Amino acid sequence: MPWRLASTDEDFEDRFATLLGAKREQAADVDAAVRAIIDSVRAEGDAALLALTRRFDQLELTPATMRVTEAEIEAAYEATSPDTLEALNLAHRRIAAHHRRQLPADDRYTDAIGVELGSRWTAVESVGLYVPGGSASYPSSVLMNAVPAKVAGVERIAMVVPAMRGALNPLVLAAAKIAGVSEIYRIGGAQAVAALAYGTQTIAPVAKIVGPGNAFVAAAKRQVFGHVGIDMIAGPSEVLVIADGDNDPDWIAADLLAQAEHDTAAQSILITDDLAFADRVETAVERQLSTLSRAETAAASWRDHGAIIVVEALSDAAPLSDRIAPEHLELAVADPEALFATLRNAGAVFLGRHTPEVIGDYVGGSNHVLPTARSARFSSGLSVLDFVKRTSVLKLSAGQLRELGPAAIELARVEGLDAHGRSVAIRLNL
Ligand SMILES: NC(=O)c1ccc[n+]([C@@H]2O[C@H](COP(=O)([O-])OP(=O)(O)OC[C@H]3O[C@@H](n4cnc5c(N)ncnc54)[C@H](O)[C@@H]3O)[C@@H](O)[C@H]2O)c1
Ligand SMILES: N[C@H](CO)Cc1c[nH]c[nH+]1
Ligand SMILES: [Zn+2]
Repeated sequence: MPWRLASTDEDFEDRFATLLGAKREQAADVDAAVRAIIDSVRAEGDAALLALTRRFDQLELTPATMRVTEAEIEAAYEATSPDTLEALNLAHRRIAAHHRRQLPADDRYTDAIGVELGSRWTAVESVGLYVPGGSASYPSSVLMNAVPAKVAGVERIAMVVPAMRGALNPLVLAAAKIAGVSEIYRIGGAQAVAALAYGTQTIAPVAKIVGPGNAFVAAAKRQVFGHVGIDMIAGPSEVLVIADGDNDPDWIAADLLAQAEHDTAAQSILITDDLAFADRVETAVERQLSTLSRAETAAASWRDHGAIIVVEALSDAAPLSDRIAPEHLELAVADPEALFATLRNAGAVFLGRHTPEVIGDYVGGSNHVLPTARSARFSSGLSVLDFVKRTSVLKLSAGQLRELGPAAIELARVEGLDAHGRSVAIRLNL
């Protein structure tokens, strides 16, 4: 049974706060386990990476077999059916078109006293793409990670993807070929993140690691942050659907299950102003569950983390949604734009009854690597901006230095930084 809450309940605030604070990962202490994994990869490089891959992925590798060969990539691409290739290519085109619009422009201008100022954008030199592969495989995530990196002009793109018991979905490799990624390692989890961050004898370190993954991957990214850059925390999937009673309960149930089937730690929430509709959706979820190939995963997610919240009016849903800050937010209501205007925190919003979140997973064009675990309060989905950085530029003439210098000297004096003051004064013969 999912959580059932009604905003009119006396204990609503307490139960809503408990729902928000509930930990969704299973392992008792993911952070401690991940710390040990990262430490061992840092200390022992390839040897640790291979041992951890044997332990967690049941895969025996050597330094020579860790990297996927060109021939394997080629063979995977050749074996892909024309229909699948067409779908991947359509997704690729739409994702590329959308992400090209995100390229920021350099800026250079001269201010009122003639000082030249500006910003110049350059691509991050090397990035690591994490493509999940534990319990499902994600060719679509290859495109979502790689396309913005390519659009930004990243020179070296290294991709990691776990191959559980040696199985690597050929479509992941086909998608990599379409996206132009050829440095691929069949490793995953926290050990892959550590290898990308610190390097091993076989894998050169990268400057930034991006991509979604399970709780271990998310914790590893948090822990290596600072040594390398990361995009954001894109952990177990989430959806919040705000729906009025005029929806088909089966449609909404399907949307809730589309996230639940990702992971037992995924979370699907419905907020509605119609109690009878809420009951119909709950029944529809139970009915559809048994038809899914990943029924066990979806059922566990729905039972442990799913929630149905009944509010008095749809406008009451907005502040609750902002507190949840969901990865995905569907607005299946008569006037989605009006409701959207009142909302602040969500990784991605899907407007109207005909925009299921799943379109955004695959072919909408926007990115499906999105902030989870309430981090949409302060971060955004993956974009071209994650693969570039900005350098500010200043250029002064002697006259402008004379004009601005004395104030800089004064500020250096009050900060007690003599060398700072001298660096300016010496040029002004002071
Ligand atoms: N937020 C997003 O943008 C987004 C996009 C796609 C997928 N996802 C999420 O990505 C996740 C994919 O998870 P997954 O598990 O299928 O693949 P994964 O690749 O993230 O994780 C698999 C790895 O986890 C490690 N692992 C598993 N159990 C472990 C343990 N007990 N101790 C240490 N390491 C362990 C293994 O090393 C394995 O290689 C799901 O939660 C899904 O919801 C999120
Ligand atoms: N819904 C996932 C993001 O949370 C992305 C995905 C990939 N494939 C299917 N779905
Ligand atoms: Zn999905």
